[in-house]
Amino acid sequence: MTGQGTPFVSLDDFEQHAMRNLDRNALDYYRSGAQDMITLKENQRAFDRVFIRPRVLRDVSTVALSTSILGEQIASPICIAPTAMQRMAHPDGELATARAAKRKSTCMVLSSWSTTRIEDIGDGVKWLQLYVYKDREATRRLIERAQDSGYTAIALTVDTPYLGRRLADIRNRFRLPPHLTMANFADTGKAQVGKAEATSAADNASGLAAYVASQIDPTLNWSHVEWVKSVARIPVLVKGILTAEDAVLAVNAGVDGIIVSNHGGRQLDTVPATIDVLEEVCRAVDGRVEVFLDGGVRRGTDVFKALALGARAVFLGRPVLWALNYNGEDGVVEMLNMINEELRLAMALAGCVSVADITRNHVKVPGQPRL
Ligand SMILES: Cc1cc2nc3c(=O)[nH]c(=O)nc-3n(C[C@H](O)[C@H](O)[C@H](O)COP(=O)(O)O)c2cc1C
Ligand SMILES: CC(C)CC(=O)C(=O)O
Repeated sequence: MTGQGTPFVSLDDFEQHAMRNLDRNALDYYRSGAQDMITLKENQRAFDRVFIRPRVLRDVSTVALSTSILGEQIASPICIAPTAMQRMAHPDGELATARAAKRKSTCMVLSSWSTTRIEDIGDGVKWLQLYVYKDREATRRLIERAQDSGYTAIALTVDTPYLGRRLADIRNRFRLPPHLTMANFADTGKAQVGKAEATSAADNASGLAAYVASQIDPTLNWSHVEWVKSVARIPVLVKGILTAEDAVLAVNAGVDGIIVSNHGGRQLDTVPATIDVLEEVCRAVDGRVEVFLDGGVRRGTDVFKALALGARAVFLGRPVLWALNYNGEDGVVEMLNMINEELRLAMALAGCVSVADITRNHVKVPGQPRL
């Protein structure tokens, strides 16, 4: 746990290490948000505007982080979000992430656009993130492969009918390095990023945007949610909900869970921070399905705030990539240990001995004059 002899003391240290270590094509792809990156910055800043209301004198000698998601037990409410192409960060890529998730008894969501095949991920609590391809049969096969390989839920991403404009990727003409492929499509001609030509006004010079425009179905609508539900024998969540209106439609469509997400600020810039819309979504859902959050979670206190505002668990995106780049599987374990211990301390100092103890009254949000 040293960076040039200095101990890592926060998740930011993993990022600083990656900034020095990763090549520009990968680093810019991983860290960028869309356009002016206002949402990207806001995701973290918004956590700083939420304050914790601690309770004292509660005997916090033992604090338990364990919880369940969609009925499955996990050791902590800190899970791993889907991020594409992890082998650019470390040769072991998604395999290392999955092994780390298993060691920590938490959930990993595998991206459809992983550089490791669905079938090659070992056991553990694992969900598959799904993009709906124009090729409906290719999409159906992904769902079936996940079910056959022990994945216990499908997280359908609903905020990416087109790729957001990520300026650095356009400047760099982002390409997946030639020794890597979108492993789940190795036999379909859909495995290389950077070869497709731009095909519509939404395209740009990033190889990824061209890939999305050529493969992903931009007609994506609520009937696709119903279609995915009709194919899947495992729970289906929607990832990318930011409003009460869409949360109600999602519940009415029969989803099993909602992930409040703005895709880490990478899709539509200037949408609000996820922590700022979480409560609105939870109120609309009113306990009918579990609600999760990702975006800007970097501290145990951030996790605490998200749980207080209604999230069942949170997901980490970029911190996993930085930790993977730092030291593969062990790096991801080290990063997860760090944020889990931060959460444990935050809970103790706020007077909570279990995640069920964390309530709405433990936080004060901007514009909330009194309780
Ligand atoms: C490099 C990168 C790749 C991503 N790839 C996917 C993906 O394939 N599918 C998806 O639904 N979300 C993807 N996301 C979004 C994440 O799942 C998640 O919403 C976001 O990273 C959370 O924000 P954070 O990075 O601030 O933790 C990606 C994010 C990053 C940074
Ligand atoms: C291949 C990409 C569309 C994956 C993604 O979701 C992202 O880069 O944000």
